[in-house]
Amino acid sequence: MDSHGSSLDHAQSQLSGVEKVSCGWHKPTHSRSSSTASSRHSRLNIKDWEVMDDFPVDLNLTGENMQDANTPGICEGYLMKRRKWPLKGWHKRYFVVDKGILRYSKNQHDFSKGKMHGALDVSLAVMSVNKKARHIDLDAGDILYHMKAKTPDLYYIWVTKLSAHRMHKKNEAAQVHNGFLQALSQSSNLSHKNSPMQEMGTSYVGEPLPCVNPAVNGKVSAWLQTQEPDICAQELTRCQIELNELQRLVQKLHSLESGQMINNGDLQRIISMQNLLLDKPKKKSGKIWGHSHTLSRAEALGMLSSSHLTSSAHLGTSVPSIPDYVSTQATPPASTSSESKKLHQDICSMSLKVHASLRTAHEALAQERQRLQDTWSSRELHQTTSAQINNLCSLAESGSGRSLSFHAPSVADSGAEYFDACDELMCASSSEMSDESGLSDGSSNSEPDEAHAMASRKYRASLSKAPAKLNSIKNTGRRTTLPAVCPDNSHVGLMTILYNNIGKDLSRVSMPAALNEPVCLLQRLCEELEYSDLLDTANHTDDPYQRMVYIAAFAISGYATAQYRNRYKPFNPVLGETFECIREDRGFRYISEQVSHHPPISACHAESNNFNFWQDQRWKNKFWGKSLEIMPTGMVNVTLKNYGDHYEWNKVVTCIHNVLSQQRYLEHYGEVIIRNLKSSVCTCKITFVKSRYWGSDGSKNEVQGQVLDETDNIVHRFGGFWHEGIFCDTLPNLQCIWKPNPQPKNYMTYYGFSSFAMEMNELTPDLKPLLPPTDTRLRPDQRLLEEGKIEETDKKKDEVEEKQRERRKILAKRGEEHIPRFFRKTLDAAGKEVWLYNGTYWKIRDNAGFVNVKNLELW
Ligand SMILES: CC(C)CCC[C@@H](C)[C@H]1CC[C@H]2[C@@H]3CC=C4C[C@@H](O)CC[C@]4(C)[C@H]3CC[C@]12C
Repeated sequence: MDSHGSSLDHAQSQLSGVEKVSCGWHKPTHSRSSSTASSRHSRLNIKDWEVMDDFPVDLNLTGENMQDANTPGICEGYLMKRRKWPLKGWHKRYFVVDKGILRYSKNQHDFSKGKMHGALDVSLAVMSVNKKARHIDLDAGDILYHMKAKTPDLYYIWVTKLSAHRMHKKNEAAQVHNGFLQALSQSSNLSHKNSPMQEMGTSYVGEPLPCVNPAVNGKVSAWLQTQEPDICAQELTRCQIELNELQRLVQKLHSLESGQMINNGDLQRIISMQNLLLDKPKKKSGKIWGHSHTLSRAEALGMLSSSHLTSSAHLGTSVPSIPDYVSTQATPPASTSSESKKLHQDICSMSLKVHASLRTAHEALAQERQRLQDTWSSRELHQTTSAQINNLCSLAESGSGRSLSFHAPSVADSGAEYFDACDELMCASSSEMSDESGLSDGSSNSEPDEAHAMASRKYRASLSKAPAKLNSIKNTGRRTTLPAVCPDNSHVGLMTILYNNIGKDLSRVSMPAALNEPVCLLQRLCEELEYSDLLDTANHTDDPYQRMVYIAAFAISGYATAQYRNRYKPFNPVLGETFECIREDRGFRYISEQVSHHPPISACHAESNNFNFWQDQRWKNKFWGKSLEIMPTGMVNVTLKNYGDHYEWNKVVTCIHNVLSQQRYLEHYGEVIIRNLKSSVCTCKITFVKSRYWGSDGSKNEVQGQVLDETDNIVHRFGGFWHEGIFCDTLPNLQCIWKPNPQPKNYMTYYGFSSFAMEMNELTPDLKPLLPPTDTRLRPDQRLLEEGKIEETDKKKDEVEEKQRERRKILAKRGEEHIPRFFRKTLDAAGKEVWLYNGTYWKIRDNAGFVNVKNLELW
């Protein structure tokens, strides 16, 4: 992962801190990497940033003395918070950190009413601070907060408090882990001294693992390190947010003094929720409200959305069919202030119990999951079942009333952002840096945009009915699978690599081949042409607006493959490496070349009777501690032969969430603007919608777009999902514009490749003599990986990389610069540096052939 290596250096700096014993904060061994910091804090000095070290975990704390061990107090007050992407600037928000959870509201009043804008578990976040600018950043993977204190004193207080909460919560988590490991060790008589965690020199739990069966121990420790802190704790955070909602509703209930109208359905829901939430009946002495059922119900009432509660009629009369005891218990008495006070107290104490039981449930689930993890031996089972489990989870969540407080993320989310944005505007002047980050900060208080939600449901339903294109099933005469299945790299874990390379510049650390897939970035860019038929269609569509719809669908289709491709990374091409792809069946030929090494730039060009396609891509990376954002800077270009159109568009941000763990997933977000440089008749705007919560919603990967005329009127509207397809409901006949091809059989055992990707690196005997020796297909390490020879790949990869370094040294000695062979650097109309195909590749190939010309020797 050369290109991302420097970013990962940042993670290393936190990790190195695990070994240190400290209770304050100090400069990490390595400061924030320049690639990260320079782009992220463009106007702030990188050197002023510090990554807060992870705190040592003291395992001598037992359950009891844990309580005594200075549970940090609540800290609350106003801080400036950077506004959510895409808005710029800062606004004042009221923050409270309590028991390791940082929550915020618009103001203190909202907070006291339980009206939360967001919450984050500080123990799971990477915390970076800038004393000079009084900035505090918390990155929890999915959620990212940028905060700023008004005064140095406030800054000091917050940093200290947040740190204390982080440490305390981590201690708590470590205790659970430790207890679990101890339980495991007790159940095993086998002794094993060198557990993987010990070998790493540091262990998450701070002391050597107990003696356990080595296989189990290895799996457990790897899992505890890489997975549990992410997902389970995210779940816990969600529970916490739900409890906020509960609290808010409880308060509302409380304020409803004497009368409420609750209908039959509500009561049933209350009862079933009571069953779901409280496994054991709670003992409670009591008068009218002291009955255990009543208390449970009171708690469950809090889970109802406010729309279920009105203050008009009396319950008793509206629910004649409900069993008497329920009815009587639920009928609010004429309230006296002491009674309502009592009710309030009961509700509060019950809320605490709900919290405790959810917490216990979570711990039990975590352990259960561990057992499952151990028994999962088949990779395929693992992969396919994860998706199913996600679905089940979302069903279970909605069944248990979660949906009451969590709206399915959709464009409604942007509504949340505007909600957040329209008050207390403090942007412009106070804006110190632009918020380029597309990361959501997890607010959940927006009302769903029902119209939008309906539209996306409609798109999805229409898409599911649309048949897949036939050409995907057509026999191309090419291979349909790879020679060997992909290696299991779940054990590799970037964490381990980071541990083993503390102190080194990670961009120079060669990553194990098991992390690679047998295609390189030049081939990965070619994969963007999988749905080139959309360009063919565009070239035969007279209406310019409709034409634009097809171009837009093509721009979106290039992202589809990402759905299954987050476990492996493509090879980084060496400087001068090339890749050609001739597809008679699709009517195009493609050539690409690695034209620069620092920064890495891949240029490509494809031509057909219908279109030309070219782009040069380079990326900026931002590493946020848990997630890595890839920001492509080059433009994509397409010209259509029949109409002389020249379309140009930008690419969106791709974010690898949870990059260090097996819970990694990709998300694309941002806006794409497609312009036709030859005509201003229409433009197109596509929004890749950010998802708010991982795995629990149906609107993940959502895309929406509009084709606009010269005066910005919407001519066409389309939407869908970048992994499922695009539907346009403004074309003469409602139409599915594009749908991804079905994945080949057993694709998960073949790197998640599509059929098109499987074909990418195929080397047939008749093709071999026609290729230049620089073609990726001839790259030996990649070939070895494709054949499943992982150890040999590692060795060969080192050799290829070493050879590249030597070539560079020789050039530097001679004072020469590498000159790309098939692309030339030039400036576009906007004065930006671009790489254009120089026409020589196909000339040589079609005439003299590469055997008759001088070629670079790359490996
Ligand atoms: C540690 C490893 C195994 C994590 C996996 C990293 C993978 C998911 C990363 C590494 C390089 C990344 C690619 C780099 C560049 C681009 C071009 C951009 O226009 C679209 C996204 C795309 C195609 C990225 C997709 C995600 C990617 C393939």
